[in-house]
Amino acid sequence: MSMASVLAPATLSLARPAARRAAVASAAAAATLRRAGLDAACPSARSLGSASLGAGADPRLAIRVASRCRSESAAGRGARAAATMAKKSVGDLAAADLEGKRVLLRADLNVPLDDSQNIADDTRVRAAIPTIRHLIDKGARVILCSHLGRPKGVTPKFSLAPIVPRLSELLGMQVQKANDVIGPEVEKLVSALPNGSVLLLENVRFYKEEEKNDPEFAKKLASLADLYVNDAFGTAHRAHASTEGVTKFLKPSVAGFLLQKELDYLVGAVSNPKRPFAAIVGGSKVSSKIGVIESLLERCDILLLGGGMIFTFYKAQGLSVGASLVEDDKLKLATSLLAKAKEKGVSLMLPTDVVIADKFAPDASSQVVPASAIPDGWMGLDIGPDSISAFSSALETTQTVIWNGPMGVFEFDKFAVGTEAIAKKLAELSDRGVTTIIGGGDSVAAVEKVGVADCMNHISTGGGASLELLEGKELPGVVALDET
Ligand SMILES: Nc1ncnc2c1ncn2[C@@H]1O[C@H](COP(=O)(O)OP(=O)(O)OP(=O)(O)O)[C@@H](O)[C@H]1O
Ligand SMILES: O=C(O)[C@H](O)COP(=O)(O)O
Repeated sequence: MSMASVLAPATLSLARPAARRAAVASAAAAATLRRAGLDAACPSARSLGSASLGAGADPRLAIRVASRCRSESAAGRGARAAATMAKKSVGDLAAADLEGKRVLLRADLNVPLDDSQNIADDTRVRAAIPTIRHLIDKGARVILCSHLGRPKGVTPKFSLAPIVPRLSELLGMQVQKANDVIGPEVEKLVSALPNGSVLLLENVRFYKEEEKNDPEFAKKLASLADLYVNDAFGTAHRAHASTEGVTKFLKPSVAGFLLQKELDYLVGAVSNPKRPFAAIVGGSKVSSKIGVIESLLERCDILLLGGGMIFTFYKAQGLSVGASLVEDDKLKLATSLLAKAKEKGVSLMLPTDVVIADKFAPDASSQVVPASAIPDGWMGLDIGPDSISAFSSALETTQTVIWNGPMGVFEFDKFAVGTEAIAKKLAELSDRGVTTIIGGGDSVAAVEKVGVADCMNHISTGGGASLELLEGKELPGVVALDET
């Protein structure tokens, strides 16, 4: 345990207003766009990232999902999550099941667009390709469907039209686009769709019935197709018409390769890890990570905490945290999580030093101080060099590492050092055979910013979905699929 001294409790707290969050988010997007020199950072890239996943084939995943489920259930842990796992895959379908068949394929093409409607990060489009290509190669007629953003009714700026050029480029064929999701025009386009081609439907959320999981809407959508493939991992935690409702009207309803790979890693590798197994949890608030921390405490050997949440733990231990982000209503929770780690024999490490700033800004004045010496008015925005070194040494001992949430305000270069060091460490470990999993959200943006995304074994394409899986929750979009 890292914390030694106990000082008088502080009372200041720092909420992160929406505008500030928007500013850091756009800084992150800009940083992603600036990404350069990726491969140099990762000499022996494993090509196992979602972007480079071969059609259904992850050669190192010799153990099938179903068998993982059985061993997990036998161990008496994670039975609920395991129940979501033994799902039929598109790879299990014979050529005759697909040739000439109309396949409704739900993907998550919810990508960030810039002000000129250009794709700012095409990761999710690239991640959707293996399943689409497999279906094309088998002569299926692919009816591709996705949401984009959270539109209220038909909203042109949320059209899926900007996705078509990139999708066509990646597939090496022209993808057609419908201007609607259901209805006679779409039916006409589907009837004329040749074998081995793709029709992209308009944003499924242009219909309010989608998010309401309206059975009539689901039925109409399903009536376009003969069978259903769900590859939208990022939306699998939503029980919507296109992710859950349609499965009641289409048989078979199976998992796509991306969905399968996400489950393999986020449930399979986490519930049955090569040990020692370390979890790194960061991000802004402890309140949004309680479920994940509690769930990981049941499974991991080492838990490293960073990001804004550490100040709630410090304060719970009686330290002054200055103007750092603190959730005063979670102090007891922090104390109980520390106690739980002790009880479970998990080596929980908090940073011993922090980089503090005089304001929340990229050009703030900064200094490194021990975690026990944060002055009034200053806020911790990154982990310090001693912590980086201690965390790196702890990670040296591991065989499996999962990471969710940045170590600091990585959107500001000055406070990105801790996050970048952890990203580089994971890339190095990955190269040595350690299984490295990036559990979605901002940690993905962080490894992309550092240029080591391709080094990791798995980078999740789902933020909310991966968090829910790591919490041990069932995902409705997975539960609804056919069993193996
Ligand atoms: N010390 C800190 N003080 C304030 N904010 C911080 C601090 N450290 C990290 N953050 C912020 O936490 C945010 C990410 O937190 P979040 O909990 O959302 O992580 P995530 O789970 O990776 O992302 P997502 O919510 O997209 O899934 C980043 O924007 C980062 O700037
Ligand atoms: O970006 C995501 O997390 C998914 O596409 C789901 O989007 P939603 O949170 O709007 O349902």
